[in-house]
Formats: sequence, structure tokens, C-alpha cells
Amino acid sequence: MTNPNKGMQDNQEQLFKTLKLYIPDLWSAKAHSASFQNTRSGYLRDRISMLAIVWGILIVLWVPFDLLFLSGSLGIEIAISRVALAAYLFTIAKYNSRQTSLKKAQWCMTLMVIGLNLFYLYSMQVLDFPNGNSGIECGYTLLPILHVAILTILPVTIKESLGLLFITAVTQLFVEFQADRLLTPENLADYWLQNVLAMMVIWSQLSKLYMLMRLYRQATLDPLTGIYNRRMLLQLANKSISHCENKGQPFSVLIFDIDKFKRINDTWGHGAGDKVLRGFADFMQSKIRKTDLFGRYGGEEFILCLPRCNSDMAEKIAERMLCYIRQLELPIGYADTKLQITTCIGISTYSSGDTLSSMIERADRALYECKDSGRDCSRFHPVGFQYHGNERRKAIA
Ligand SMILES: Nc1nc2c(ncn2[C@@H]2O[C@H](COP(=O)(O)OP(=O)(O)OP(=O)(O)O)[C@@H](O)[C@H]2O)c(=O)[nH]1
Repeated sequence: MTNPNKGMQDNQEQLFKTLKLYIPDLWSAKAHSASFQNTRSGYLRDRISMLAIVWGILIVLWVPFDLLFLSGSLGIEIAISRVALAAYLFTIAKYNSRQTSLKKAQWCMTLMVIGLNLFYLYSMQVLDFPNGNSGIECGYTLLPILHVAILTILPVTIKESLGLLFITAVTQLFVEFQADRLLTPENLADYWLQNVLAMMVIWSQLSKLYMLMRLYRQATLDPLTGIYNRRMLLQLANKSISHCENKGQPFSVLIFDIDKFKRINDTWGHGAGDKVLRGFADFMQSKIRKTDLFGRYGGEEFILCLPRCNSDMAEKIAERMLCYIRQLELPIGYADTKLQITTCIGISTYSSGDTLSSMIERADRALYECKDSGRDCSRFHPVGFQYHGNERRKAIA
């Protein structure tokens, strides 16, 4: 018999694998799923708007000190540029709060950093590129450090972070070149300090991204199989249906149920059953398109949503999947034993007035027709089709 502790250990390993983040996840947004990009863009958007508003207010609050400490026209010039920067930041905050895509949030973030650096460049030029960090000039020459420090609150990838730091570093090096103090020994301590600060900012940003991604995965993925859990699957499927509905494209739902799965558990133990579920989920993922949605609906039931697929195409895909699945040999971690499985597939296709629930309900009835017809087959139920076989025992989503 299989060892139950081994099964538990396997599950923990799988959970760890599902939640584990790799360097590409932290390096660039390209490695992220569309739904995580969407979640992060909302999170970024709030922070960018907040930062732009707070920084816009703080930058204007220094105007009296410009007028007080800087001689005549210098103070006025810098004060005007502060007000202009504040207006620019408020505009970014307003525009950013209306956007939804990650790309636009990234643009707003970059524009904010460019604006801050242009202000630094302008104020240095007005002050005739001061050569030292003394007295009142300190308040202006330290701006790049502040501009880097405020980025700490953003959950950004390494690539995004390096891009933002690069803008600030180039501006600062240009200013130092103009002030004749580029790479001078006196500046070494400053560089050191700035590099340490930059590292800490990147570290903090990555920690935020890491945490966000981990929590997101915990909330959206099935810990056993690593595919979408029911909540996420239904959420994404609803979005996909609305999208297809707006574009006048077809949309089909396939419910898969592994036949006589209880027997596998009873014969080989739950650990083996878990391995079969995992193997089946991995296999299905290798067979679907990038735009399809596949997730665990519950127990040994899985749902595959096929955007832009009409009923004919969905029936053909179901038949093809049945053939593939029949040939599948799934290891159960017990000697070299491999199990073969079959499935039933219930199919429904969107028609006007449908909701995801009504589609799942039809596909579910079709699935039960398969069970009544001897299993290892697929059935399609169109709207209005009445099936009078065994009624379904489970509640529908
Ligand atoms: N190993 C394992 N078993 C599970 C899991 N979730 C549900 N099950 C089992 O799946 C079995 C489902 O049994 P049934 O609903 O009777 O379905 P079946 O045996 O496949 O029978 P038919 O669907 O009629 O072919 C139950 O024994 C559940 O305990 C899981 O995460 N892991």
C-alpha cells in the first residue's frame, strides 16, 4: 500500500512548486499572466496617483523657502517651475487614475520620474550648477536621492526598477558633469550612499512584487494541480464571455469529469489519486491554446473555456481530447505503475441571453448524459434541450 505521509509530502512539494517564484517572474512583466498584470496594474495605479498627488503638494510647499532663501529672480524662477511640476504631477495622477492597462501605468510611472528629473535639471541650471552640497543648495542637490527613495512604495519588476533608476542616474551624472564634479574623489561617498540607497529601493520594490505575486497565486491557483482554482476560473470565464459577446464571437464551455475516479482512490490510495489529478491537469495544459481557460471546478471535475469556438469546433476538440486522454499513461508513484483514465465531457455553447451559470448548467447536464450512456464520450446540449436522465446531484455554480 502507499504511504499516506508520502502523499502529504508530495502535496506540500506541489504547493511549494505552485507558489515558488523564479527570477523571470521578478525580472520582467512579460513573464506574468494577463490576469496578474491586470491585478498589478490596479495596485500600481493607486500608488502612482497617490505619489504624484503627495509629491505635487510637497513640492509646492517649498515655494516660500525658494522666495526666502534664493536671491530675487532665482527664487521666482524655481518657484514657478515648482508650480509647473505640481500641475504636471496632478495631471499624471488624474490621467493615471482613469487607466486600466499595465502599459499605461508603466508610462505614467516613467513620465512622473522624467518630470521630477527635469525639475532637478532645471533648478540646477537656474542655480548655475552649484559645486558642493552646502547650505541651502543641499535642499536642491539632494533631490535625486529623494526621487529614488519615493519609488520604494511601488511593486515593480527589476527591469522597470532599473529603468527608473537609470533616468535619475543619467540626469544626475549630467548635472555633475556640468558642475565639474563628475567622478571626483569628494563625490565617492555620495555615489556609495546613492548606490546603497538604490539597492535598498530595488530590494523593497521586489519584496512588494514578490508578496503581491505570492498572495495572488495563493488566492487564484489550485494548490494540488497548480491550475486556476474555481473562483479564478469563473471570474476569468465571465470576463472572456463578455469580451466574446461584445465582439460577436462564439464561446464554448467543456466540463471534464474523470470516470470512476473513486475507484483509483479506493484501490491505490488518495496519494495516487492526487498524482492522477496532477498528471491530467499538466497534460490538459499542454494541449490547450494560450487564450483558452482551464481550471479545476472541484474534485475530479475540470472546466475548459474556449473563446472564439462554436459548437462544431467544441465538439471536435472534445472528441480529440477524448482520444488523447485514452492514450495517456499517468504514473502514480507506486513502483512503475501507470494508470489509464477516461473522461466524460459535457459541452455547451453561448447563445443570446446566456450567462456562465446557464452554460455550465447545460454542459453539466450533458456530462451526466455521458455518464448515463456508459462514459468515455462527449455530449453537446444546445439551449432548450431537455435531458430526462439522472438529475444532477450537485449545486451548480
Ligand atoms: N485523491 C483525491 N481525490 C479526490 C479529490 N477531490 C475529490 N476526490 C475524490 O473523487 C471521488 C469522486 O467520486 P464520484 O463523485 O463518485 O465520481 P467517480 O468515482 O469518478 O464516478 P463517476 O464520476 O460516476 O464516473 C471521491 O472519492 C472524492 O473523494 C482530491 O483532491 N484528491
